[in-house]
Amino acid sequence: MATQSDVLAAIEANLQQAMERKKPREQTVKFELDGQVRACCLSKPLNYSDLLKAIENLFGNETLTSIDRILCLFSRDDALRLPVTNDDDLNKVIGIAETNQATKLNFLLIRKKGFNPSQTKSKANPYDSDSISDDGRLSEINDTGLDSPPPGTIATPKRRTTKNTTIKSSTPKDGGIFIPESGDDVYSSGSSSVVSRESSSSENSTRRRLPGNYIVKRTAIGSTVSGGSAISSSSNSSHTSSSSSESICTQCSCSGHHYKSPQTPSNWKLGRQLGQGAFGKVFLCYDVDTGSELAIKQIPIRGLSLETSREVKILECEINIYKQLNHERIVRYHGAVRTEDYLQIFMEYMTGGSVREQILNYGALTEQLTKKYTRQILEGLIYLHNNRFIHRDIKCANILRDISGNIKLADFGTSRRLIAITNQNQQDSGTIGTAHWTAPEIIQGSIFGRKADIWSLGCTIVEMLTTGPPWQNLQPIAAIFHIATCDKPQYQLPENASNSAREFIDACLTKDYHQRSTAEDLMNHAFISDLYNHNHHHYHHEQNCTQTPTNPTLMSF
Ligand SMILES: Nc1ncnc2c1ncn2[C@@H]1O[C@H](COP(=O)(O)OP(=O)(O)OP(=O)(O)O)[C@@H](O)[C@H]1O
Repeated sequence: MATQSDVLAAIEANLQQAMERKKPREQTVKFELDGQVRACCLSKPLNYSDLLKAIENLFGNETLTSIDRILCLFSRDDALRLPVTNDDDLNKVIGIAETNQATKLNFLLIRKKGFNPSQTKSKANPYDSDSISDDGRLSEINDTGLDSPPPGTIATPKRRTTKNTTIKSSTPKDGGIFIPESGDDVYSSGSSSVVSRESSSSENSTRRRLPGNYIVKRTAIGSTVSGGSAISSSSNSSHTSSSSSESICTQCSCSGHHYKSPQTPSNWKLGRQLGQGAFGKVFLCYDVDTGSELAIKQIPIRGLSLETSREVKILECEINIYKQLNHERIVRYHGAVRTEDYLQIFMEYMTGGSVREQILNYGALTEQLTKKYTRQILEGLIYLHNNRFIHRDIKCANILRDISGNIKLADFGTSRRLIAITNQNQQDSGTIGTAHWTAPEIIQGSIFGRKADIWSLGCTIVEMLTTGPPWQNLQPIAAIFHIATCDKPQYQLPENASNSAREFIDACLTKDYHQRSTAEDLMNHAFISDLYNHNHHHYHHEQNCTQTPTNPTLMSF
């Protein structure tokens, strides 16, 4: 007679078999190349050479010779993308997809620099845009006039190049840093729910409530900016222009007399280079009219595709809106201007450079300084979050210092659109440098909100105390895999790190975003409130005057 454990073992074996039978034998893969999206099903187990063969089958035999990179897109808003170069990379992205129960793998194919898509005749496929919905099912084609789609095509409404997109119809790609007014912490990145309640009542206009009670009316940005404006070209050494930014801004109804925001310089000289990031170079900029010094980020934009040019115009317009964000912990934008060669973003000049550079020059920060910076980052985040914005790129490279050692949040709101803009004509994708700071829910791709900034803050504190974020020894793709699959991120704090620092970091790096603290919660945490209560005088004093360091360290330069 069978014992109870035999019966249990038999049930378990049957279950196992049933599970195996239920597992799909095929993997849906979707590729995007030059705005064309095609998909197919490949047999499992998938390997890298299958992927390459599929690309040739879908786009034509010579396609591979013109491809520079294959990037796997992890989040639905495409903000997170990692290169796949071999079987190992592919296994990792498959692992992440399985963990997140994703039904398909999405790849973006980047052409080699200087490649002109009109040179190749890609395999004809009249169903490039719409045929399989996001859940993998076939869907109707509305605008091709064709009766039924062939297999191997996929719906990507958000990548359509031909339609003018208004802010309302845009996905978070157009406004992912904007939080719905409901105050919900999260929203689906795949829906159009990113617009505020106000905007959802109108097809063509979006009203944003901005700090200082200024209401900005945005009229259908997609069409507004495509209306164009006088684009001035500047030499690299000086520039005099009535410039496009103000005219675009006027068209957006976001400039003029309704609010106070800094003027975009119209008569300025380029100074020395301050640094270089993934998207372009940053220079000092002397405003001839006001005598003030600003920083200017120049992003190369020559030779972009139509869709990417549209992204540039929208970013230019957005920055002219962000000018209104005004807080002592936010690096102020002074506007943006397009020339034939560059998108130029004017910003407040921060004399101290980034905290990343500080760490590279002087090593890990002390816990006391980390506390001060953390508190100041939180002040900036509370301001942004209360105004329904998400920064989405918090890391030491985006924290800039002023002359007295206080910090401000920089690169607010630009990173994801810059990734889209620089995909084509830039060697390195910015997101690769952001992977280690990315929250697990962003990797899962269905949800993101204010709490994603809190996760990145936790990684940034680890970076300040140890010189690198969690999983710092791993390549970006492996780091993404571990963030998505492990319960706790891996890092080693200095032995003398306080318990309150450890608890604070744990509160930020809580995997379940429902359980993760908000910026306001963290402001009351002992790690921070300790600084406020015991060093209150010191904290404010520091902001206003220069102190002689009590423990000077001799540095060799
Ligand atoms: N407003 C500013 N004032 C002074 N220096 C700046 C300013 N903005 C940027 N920099 C300098 O330029 C460097 C490059 O900045 P940039 O924002 O292009 O890249 P990043 O933030 O370092 O990296 P990534 O491109 O990956 O975000 C910074 O490290 C800093 O030294």
